[in-house]
Amino acid sequence: MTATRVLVLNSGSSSVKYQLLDMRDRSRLAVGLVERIGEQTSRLRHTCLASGDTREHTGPIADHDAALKAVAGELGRDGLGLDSPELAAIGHRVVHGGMFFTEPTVIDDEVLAEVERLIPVAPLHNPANLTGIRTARALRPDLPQVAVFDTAFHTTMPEQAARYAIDPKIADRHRIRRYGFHGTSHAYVSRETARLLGKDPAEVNVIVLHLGNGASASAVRRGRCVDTSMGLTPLEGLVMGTRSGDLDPAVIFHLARVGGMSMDEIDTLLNKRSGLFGLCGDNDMREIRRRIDEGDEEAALAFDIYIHRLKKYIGAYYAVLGTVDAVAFTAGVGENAAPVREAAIAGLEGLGLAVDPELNAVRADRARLVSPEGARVAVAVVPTDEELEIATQTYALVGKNN
Ligand SMILES: Nc1ncnc2c1ncn2[C@@H]1O[C@H](COP(=O)(O)OP(=O)(O)O)[C@@H](O)[C@H]1O
Ligand SMILES: CC(=O)OP(=O)(O)O
Ligand SMILES: [Mg+2]
Repeated sequence: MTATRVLVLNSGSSSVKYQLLDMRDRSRLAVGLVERIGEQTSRLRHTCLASGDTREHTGPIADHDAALKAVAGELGRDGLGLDSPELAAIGHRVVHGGMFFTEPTVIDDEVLAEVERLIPVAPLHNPANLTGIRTARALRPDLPQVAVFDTAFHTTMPEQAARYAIDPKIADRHRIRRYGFHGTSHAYVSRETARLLGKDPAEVNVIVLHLGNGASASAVRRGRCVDTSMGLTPLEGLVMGTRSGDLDPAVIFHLARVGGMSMDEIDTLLNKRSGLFGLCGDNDMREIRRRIDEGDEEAALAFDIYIHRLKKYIGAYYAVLGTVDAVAFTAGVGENAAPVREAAIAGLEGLGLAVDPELNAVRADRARLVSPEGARVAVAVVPTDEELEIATQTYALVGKNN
């Protein structure tokens, strides 16, 4: 029997998203999500596509190791367990790959050591990715495990975009540069946007706005990333669910010297207690919109700050690219929040950008245009599929090695 299935694990700081795919037709056999790992109210939601069954469990799941074992158990109940001979590989999202991993990579001890070494620059993400890999390896030591890095797509950025304006000797010694993240999504969405326009990715320039809990923008010229908003870590750039994004670095000195905060306290403040959550106490855009509809001024200001930053990046990447064929909105907020798309594009008619209110209000799971017919620059909603992209890259690599 040929092994044609790939299990994809996308381990986040407090969640694991997973999919089991059959790569013959890229169909999904099972999908699921474990949320709120480490809390008393963890939740596992598992769907088997063949039977259409969805099972949900709530109750404490202590860590990513326990989460993955629970996922393996659910897959087993559907006859899709990790012991299946049809499983060809496990593909893992790894957030920080530093400078060296420019391509999907079969995981060995050396790769693991490098991912571990990068923990200080991805403290919310790489530890979870590592646990996922170690647990999966323990469950199926014979199977190829492949790492697909968030940073890989951004390694094409030119030096003027990737370097900070600091002494290069100091930067190089500490490997400080702009790496960028969400690359798997930016790669997939920029390609899908070209497809939506009926063009080859090598013919179009696209600004991709990946707006989830973490959020980043990228400028993609003819299929290659030339700039992105996240930097050394996933803290730079856009206003996010709980992260501040850009600020004057002197804010940190000020908080330390005048505010008396420790570096760890400042780190937690900027990564976990800032962004939309820090501004108004909510990080879910649905809740923020509900509050705005009820006249809540704090939520309205948080929304305005979020949009102002987003608009600045659209303008900046327009300038970086020179000509733009499309602006693509993706991820949880980008795909679902019509008011965010409308507000971010409002007033940009001079750049050839506009949103048609009726098209923008349509709810659908497919890639679609929301700009008026005949617009100079397309505005699109393009659902991301990091799991499918990871599976495709994993299977291509394992197939090549066989
Ligand atoms: N219908 C919706 N309207 C507005 N925002 C939504 C909607 N559905 C999801 N979101 C937003 O999407 C976010 C999660 O996006 P997602 O891409 O899944 O993030 P992550 O992968 O970082 O967990 C939620 O925090 C929520 O704000
Ligand atoms: C890199 C990053 O921010 O990822 P996420 O959006 O999954 O938190
Ligand atoms: Mg995400």
